Amino acid sequence: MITFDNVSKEYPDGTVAVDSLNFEIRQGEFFVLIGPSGCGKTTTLKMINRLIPLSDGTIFINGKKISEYNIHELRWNIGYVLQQIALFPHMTIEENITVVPEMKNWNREKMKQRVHELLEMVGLDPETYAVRKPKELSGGQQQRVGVIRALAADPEMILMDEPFSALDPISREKLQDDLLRLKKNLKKTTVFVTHDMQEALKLADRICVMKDGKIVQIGTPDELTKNPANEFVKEFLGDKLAWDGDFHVEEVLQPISEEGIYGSLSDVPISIPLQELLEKLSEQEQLAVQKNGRQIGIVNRQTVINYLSVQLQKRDMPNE
Ligand SMILES: Nc1ncnc2c1ncn2[C@@H]1O[C@H](COP(=O)(O)OP(=O)(O)OP(=O)(O)O)[C@@H](O)[C@H]1O
Repeated sequence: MITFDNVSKEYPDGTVAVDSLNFEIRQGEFFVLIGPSGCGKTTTLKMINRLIPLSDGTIFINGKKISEYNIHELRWNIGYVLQQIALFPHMTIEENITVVPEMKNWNREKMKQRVHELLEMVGLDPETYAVRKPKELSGGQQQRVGVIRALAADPEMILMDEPFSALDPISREKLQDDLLRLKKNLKKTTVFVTHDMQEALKLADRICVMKDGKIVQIGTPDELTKNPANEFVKEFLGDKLAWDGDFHVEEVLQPISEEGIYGSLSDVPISIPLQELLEKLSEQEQLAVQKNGRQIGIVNRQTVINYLSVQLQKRDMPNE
């Protein structure tokens, strides 16, 4: 259990990143921190494993102040997954996964068995992948290794900071499914940061919505969608839910070409010059896709922007 007791963080330049946070993350719970950019999610997360010192208040883990834990003991007990996982390039996947178990002096046999079990859990064949180097894996596969590496030494809890946000939408969805499976099997206390409400609703036991360093609402996905605390939460939920309606933009749109975005929804072709699409989306949050005057889907601005940025990255880095 993680308890925030009146926790605040003011950075040296005077920015108050989080302000008087009081909440509890329960044992075995999958807890999602969500909110717009700059609302204090990452700061909140990094205070838990003491990567960022608190300015005020106290965080307790299982009733003991985090400042009273030995720092190594604390970090080993808390798996940590970042957006840009940094696997050691010169080590094999197996060596990467066993970095912490190695430090904890696990014996060879136990480590081998653990690597095998973890790779299988995320659908990577151990015979093939354990001996590979990171660069011989796709971005999505590397991210999977990042997740299981955080689990390798069987930590009591896991912190995840937008672990899938750099991935293309399809890999992202696969990893979310993996994580759902891991969640059911492991029942570990997990704190997961995202700004994607769809992801939060899919994964969370409870969601904590933040704004300007404060908590706006904490609740289960069901509680949030049925009883949003205010307009802010409603808005945050609203467009994401609407977008989930009929289709996913990534299923519809093909990678961009210079001229525009092309794709099809079932048998309905969509062909819209990129400039025109962006102009339309700069005026409105969502764009309805119509066929014969009937709305058949909605394209959400943020989703298109995320999608385009992934595609542009891929285009700029064809070998990545
Ligand atoms: N080292 C720092 N020094 C000063 N201000 C900082 C520092 N790190 C973060 N901040 C500020 O603190 C606030 C909260 O930042 P934080 O990174 O926790 O937000 P976030 O919700 O995780 O944002 P994002 O979704 O963009 O990652 C922001 O206003 C940010 O500019």
